Amino acid sequence: MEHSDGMLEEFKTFVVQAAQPTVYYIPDFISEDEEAYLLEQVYKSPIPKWTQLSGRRLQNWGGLPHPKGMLAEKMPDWLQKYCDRISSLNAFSGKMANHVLVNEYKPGEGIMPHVDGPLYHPTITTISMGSHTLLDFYKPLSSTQGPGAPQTEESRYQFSLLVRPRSLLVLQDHMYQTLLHGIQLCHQDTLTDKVLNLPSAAGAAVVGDTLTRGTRVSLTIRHVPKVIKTKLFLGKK
Ligand SMILES: O=C(O)CCC(=O)C(=O)O
Ligand SMILES: [Fe+2]
Repeated sequence: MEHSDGMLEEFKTFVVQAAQPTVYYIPDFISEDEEAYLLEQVYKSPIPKWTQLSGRRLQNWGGLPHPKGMLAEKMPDWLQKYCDRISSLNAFSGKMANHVLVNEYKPGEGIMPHVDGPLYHPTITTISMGSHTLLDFYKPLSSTQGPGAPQTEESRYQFSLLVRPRSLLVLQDHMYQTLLHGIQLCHQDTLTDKVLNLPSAAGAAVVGDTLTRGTRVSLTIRHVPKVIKTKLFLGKK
């Protein structure tokens, strides 16, 4: 497997060693003031900017990724600042983040296990706001061993990461390419020994504790390699 260039040396201390390569979990990456300001900007966006999906709603910024290339749209300043900050950590092997997905999850909402796929440089960076969540990781279907082996979500489940508000999570390599990630549609999360970034994320919480979810807003900041500047080159679909 091809390994990414890697984050700046000083971030090596944030690697979650118990997980598969590579996870960085950085608590308090943004301040409470930054969190409040970002949430204000998210909720100031015009209603049509939101797309309602089952289990969450989202805003797409920077353009719509497409196999033929993303028609780039100007990133607003309040998001550009974080694209720049995260790119400067060398999260995208020297490339610049140019795409942000804002996801909003009310308590009880979530996202089905999935991989982010080939339209992105294989690094996911996520700033969380408002509430914690538990991000769960699963083996892909095809790698389940043996004939007649169970293919249930439960049997494919590997481990979880506790993601606190104001943290930055970076997923690369095997964590991006192979494992699926998802968020259960539930109101509460019970910490188990499968939550691999304790105690760095847990604060005073310990295994066995139950955390109640509030509304979480996440910024998923990525680099889309294939960009086109004008519609002229799009051709027929
Ligand atoms: O909200 C998150 O942290 C995950 C979002 C996600 O997986 C996605 O938008 O592809
Ligand atoms: Fe994803």
